[in-house]
Amino acid sequence: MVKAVVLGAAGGIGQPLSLLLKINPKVTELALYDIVATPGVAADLSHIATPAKVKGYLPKDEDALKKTLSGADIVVIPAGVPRKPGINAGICKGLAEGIAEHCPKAFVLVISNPVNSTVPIFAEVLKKAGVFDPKRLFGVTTLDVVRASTFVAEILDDLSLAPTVTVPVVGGHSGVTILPLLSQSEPPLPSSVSEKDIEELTKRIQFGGDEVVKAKDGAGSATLSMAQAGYQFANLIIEAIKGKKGIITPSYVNLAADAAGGEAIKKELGAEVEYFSSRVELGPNGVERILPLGNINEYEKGLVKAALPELTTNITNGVSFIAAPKL
Ligand SMILES: NC(=O)c1ccc[n+]([C@@H]2O[C@H](COP(=O)([O-])OP(=O)(O)OC[C@H]3O[C@@H](n4cnc5c(N)ncnc54)[C@H](O)[C@@H]3O)[C@@H](O)[C@H]2O)c1
Ligand SMILES: O=C(O)C[C@H](O)C(=O)O
Repeated sequence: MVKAVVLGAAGGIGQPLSLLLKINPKVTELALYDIVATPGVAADLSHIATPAKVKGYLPKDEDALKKTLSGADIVVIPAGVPRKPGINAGICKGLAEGIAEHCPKAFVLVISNPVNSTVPIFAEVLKKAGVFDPKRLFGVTTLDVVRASTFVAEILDDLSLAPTVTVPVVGGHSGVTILPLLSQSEPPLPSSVSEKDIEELTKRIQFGGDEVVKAKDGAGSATLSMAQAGYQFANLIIEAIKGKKGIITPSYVNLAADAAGGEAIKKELGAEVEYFSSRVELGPNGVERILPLGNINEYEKGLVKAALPELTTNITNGVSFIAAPKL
């Protein structure tokens, strides 16, 4: 039995993400919450012949958040507005308060941007309520990982490799804080790929979001690829809850989730950051291990150095939004 919740379920990401969760036979209950349209989305999805019982809630329903969140195993949050950090901070605060009250043990997967700041916002609200478990809070950075796999496969001139190419993408989820460790690509990039090509590829992964925003020409940011990426990560969490071992994937977490692993990363970074996206091993209680960056080359060391000031500011903004609400 798995109860999955989508907060922001009527949006550009929320609808296809809810569809993918409805199709997953392990999901037995799917609760959809948004400020608009969830009854229609839920009615529509409920006709799909899969086990999940689907319900949609709106704030005008009595106890909507309570009904949505009670008993949730996993809560995925694509609520908010693309590229509006201040608005999203307030939205995330309210939703985090609901989670703290109604499902403090759930796995919380934050998609709402800016992830570097919204994850600390969730953590601070959960801390205030005395229910924060760093092993259960995740910033979803999977779209960066998915993009890296696809773009490397394009460079290898064989898109059929895209599902199996792995590139650890670490750091955060915005611009220069996104750190694709292309030296660790599997399969490795061929020696014909020049340093300039690697720099261009790195920039393309870091600013992949801009590519989509520009192509959509005013109609928002990545939604379909994000729904797939968000689902991919949610499904790994569901598999971990169900007891599958050895699942390793990058996610933006509070480094206290694994004290030893977190300290090791800080040592590699030479910085006291509280949050960082690194490869994490998942288990039935969430983060089991935070893995080190491992061997990185001089170019990647430079990327890490360039990322840290922005990442640190983003984290401070999130933390201080709860202390003094402005972002
Ligand atoms: N983590 C990532 O990699 C990634 C990728 C793409 C987009 N995003 C972010 O995801 C968020 C959603 O993007 P989108 O394209 O789906 O936007 P969207 O505007 O299409 O959908 C957002 C939905 O959130 C709903 N919403 C607003 N306030 C709410 C509240 N208080 N409670 C519940 N729902 C609420 C809206 O009604 C809307 O349906 C944005 O912040 C965007 O920047 C993150
Ligand atoms: O770039 C955005 O605004 C959306 C998202 O973070 C993305 O990476 O596509």
